[in-house]
Order: sequence, then C-alpha cells, then structure tokens
Amino acid sequence: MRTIKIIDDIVKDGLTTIGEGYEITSDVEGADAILMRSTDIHGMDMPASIRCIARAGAGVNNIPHAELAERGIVVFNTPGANSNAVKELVIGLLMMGSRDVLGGMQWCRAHEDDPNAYAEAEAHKKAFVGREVKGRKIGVVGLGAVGSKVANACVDLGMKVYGYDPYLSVDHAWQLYRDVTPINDLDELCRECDYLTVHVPRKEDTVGMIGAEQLALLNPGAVVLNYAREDIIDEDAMEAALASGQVKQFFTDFATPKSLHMPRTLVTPHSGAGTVEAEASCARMAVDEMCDYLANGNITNSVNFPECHMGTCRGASRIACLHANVPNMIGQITAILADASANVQRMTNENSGRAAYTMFDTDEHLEPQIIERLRSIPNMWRVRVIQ
Ligand SMILES: NC(=O)c1ccc[n+]([C@@H]2O[C@H](COP(=O)([O-])OP(=O)(O)OC[C@H]3O[C@@H](n4cnc5c(N)ncnc54)[C@H](O)[C@@H]3O)[C@@H](O)[C@H]2O)c1
Ligand SMILES: O=C(O)CC[C@@H](O)C(=O)O
Repeated sequence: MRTIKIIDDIVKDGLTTIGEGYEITSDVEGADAILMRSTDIHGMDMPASIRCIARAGAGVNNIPHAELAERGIVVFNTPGANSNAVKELVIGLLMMGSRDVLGGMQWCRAHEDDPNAYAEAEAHKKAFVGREVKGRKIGVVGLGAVGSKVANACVDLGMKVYGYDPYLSVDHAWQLYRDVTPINDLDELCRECDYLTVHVPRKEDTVGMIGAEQLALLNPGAVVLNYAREDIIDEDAMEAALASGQVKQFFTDFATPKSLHMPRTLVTPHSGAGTVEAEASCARMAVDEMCDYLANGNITNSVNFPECHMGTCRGASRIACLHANVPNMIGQITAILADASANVQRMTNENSGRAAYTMFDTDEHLEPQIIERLRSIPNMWRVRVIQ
C-alpha cells in the first residue's frame, strides 16, 4: 500500500482518480508522496520516505525543488490545468478596470433606501463613465499557458496585443493568434500601454521585473494586473505610480500587507485559479502524475527531473536511478549490472539541467547488494526498486 499525505485543500473530485493500492495518511512521516497546492514548504523537514511531491497548480516557487532533486524527490506540477480560470478572471477584471463597475454598484447599494434612487441614478451615472478596451494597447508579460490565452482573448476583444516572452515554448507559440505582436524588449512592450498584465513564474529574473521604469513607460492612467506572483511587480514602485495617477487601477491576486493598503488597488485572495473546473483538473493531473511515478517510475511534468516514459514493467523488476547529470553515470550503472550478469530488457536515460534519470527493466530481480552498489555510485541521489 502506498501512502499519500495531502497538504492543502484538494478537491474530492480530483482525488477520485487515485486507484487501488493507495491510501491517504494524516502523517507525513513514512508517507510515499505529498499532494499539495500553495503552502510554502521551504524549511519543512522532509522525511526520507517521500519519493515525490505533486503540486496541483502551475507555480512551484513554494517548493525547494532544486534542493529536493538532490534528495531524489521528484516534484510535479500541472501545467495549463488552471489557465482558463485565470484567463477568465483577468478578462473580467480588465472590464472592471475600464468601467467603474464597482463604483457604480456601490453607489446603487448606498441608495437602497432612497425612494428617488431610480431617477437619481440617471443623473449620477456620468460619474461612472468608462472607456472601451477595443482599440487599446495591452502588454502581456509571459506567453505561457495563461498569458497566451489572455493575449488571444484580448485580440478577440479588438485590443492591440503585444507580448513579451524570451523563453516562449514552441507549443505556446503555435497557440498564439498571429495578431499578437511579439516584442523582444520589456521596456518596449511597456511603452504606451493602456493595460499591462503579468503571467510569468516567480524566479530570479522575474522578481521585480516590473518596476518604476516600466510603470513610467505606460500611458498615464494605465491599468495593471498581477495574477502571477506577489513580487513580480515591485510594490513600492506600484504604490508610487498609483499615488501619482500614472497607474489608474491595480488588480492583484495577492493580499500582501502593502497591497491591502494601496490606493485604487483591488485585491483578490489568490483566487485566479479558483474555479471548480480548474481545481478538479489540477488535482486530477497531479494525482495521475504522482501515481504513474509511484507505480511505474514514469515522469510527466516534473520541474526538477526530465520527462521519462517506459510504460509498465514487462520484466521481473524495474529499477529507477535518480542522479546528477554528470559524465559516466550510465557507464557505472551498466558496469555493475554486467558484473551481476543482469540481463537488461529495456533501458532509458534522460537528462535536464542538473538532473538525470535512468530507468531499466531486468529479466530477474537484482540481489540487494547490487542495489546497494548502485546506491553507492557518487552523484547517485536515489535508487528505487519499483517492482
Ligand atoms: N493567481 C493564480 O491563481 C495563478 C494560477 C496559475 C498560475 N499562476 C502564476 O502564473 C505563472 C504563469 O502560469 P502559466 O500556467 O502561464 O505558466 P507557464 O509556465 O505556462 O508560462 C510562463 C511563461 O512565462 C515565460 N517566462 C519565463 N521567464 C520569463 C521572463 N523573464 N520574461 C518573460 N517571460 C518569461 C515562460 O517562457 C512561459 O512561457 C505561474 O508560474 C504562477 O506563478 C497564478
Ligand atoms: O493552488 C492554488 O490555489 C493557486 C495556484 C496558482 O497560483 C498556480 O500557480 O497554479
């Protein structure tokens, strides 16, 4: 029986794909895997029993995945599974930033006991006149699963859409409408934008990437949205831009001590992905990735190990080696197998960045001392006997 520790609120619907042979445990100690969402687990004591962590969501800045790789723990995420939810909310907020919907509604509510409200509303409605997004310029920073959908939806709204993403994947490039204009320079993208929306992961080169300089390049009275991570946009710079009127409205999904007190800022409680559909599809994808790894060693959508698929084991035994991406690892592994006269039925090796993964099926079970020899290879992070 494999045990899974669930951190965070994972929707029941998403858990339905956990098949037989798994049980949910309340104790992380001794668990095989962790299924989680946004809780920050930096600094958490990670039991040696944990083989993988599946994050139901896109962002993995809450997980020390590089460090965990060296402990042989595979971290998965669920790319794209919540992107439509974020897109829909961002488009809704774009409208709110263009028409004073909230102000108008608040005015009506404040007049709920006024018998002349109907007539007075007609007289007051001028105060809530907005502008149309059609024909306006929007800059989209990051054109991945969310950004590409936002950019395309903005094209559908008749906006002039510009996108900045130096690492744009081929898949996402294919999905982008040809009316989205790629811009190779962030400052150029920001220049004279009426709207700016960020959809990049939180990492070294994205923290604070929108600062005072970029905000100053926008058209005066611009609307800015941050549904990525709290510190992609420098909060001090945003506060100053809001105070000067350079930014008319800021929408953010992050209730930081500062954002909650900034003028003309509307904050949502990290609910960009908060739809039943997105929660279920993230949970299902995370569960599928986790179970396929625990049962078969296959890796899909890992952020710290390469993609690797070998189906189910057809030999007597399947061994997975998680190791550093350095020369002669396969040489050392095969030398030990040759020494043991082990017949390898199938073998695969993949690498990405600092990590590599070697998996093989053998005709017979390997003796425990052979497994120990594999474990003792320098730069070997973990050896799993899957079957
Ligand atoms: N508010 C929410 O609930 C919510 C939901 C989903 C995602 N997110 C956040 O949004 C981020 C993006 O999500 P996604 O699903 O689109 O991820 P994604 O990986 O599909 O897309 C991210 C894109 O950012 C690009 N990028 C990376 N570094 C960049 C840089 N320096 N400059 C410009 N572009 C850069 C990548 O090339 C990629 O195309 C996530 O990492 C997460 O932090 C938030
Ligand atoms: O898990 C969540 O609630 C939000 C997830 C979202 O921020 C993401 O990065 O996918």
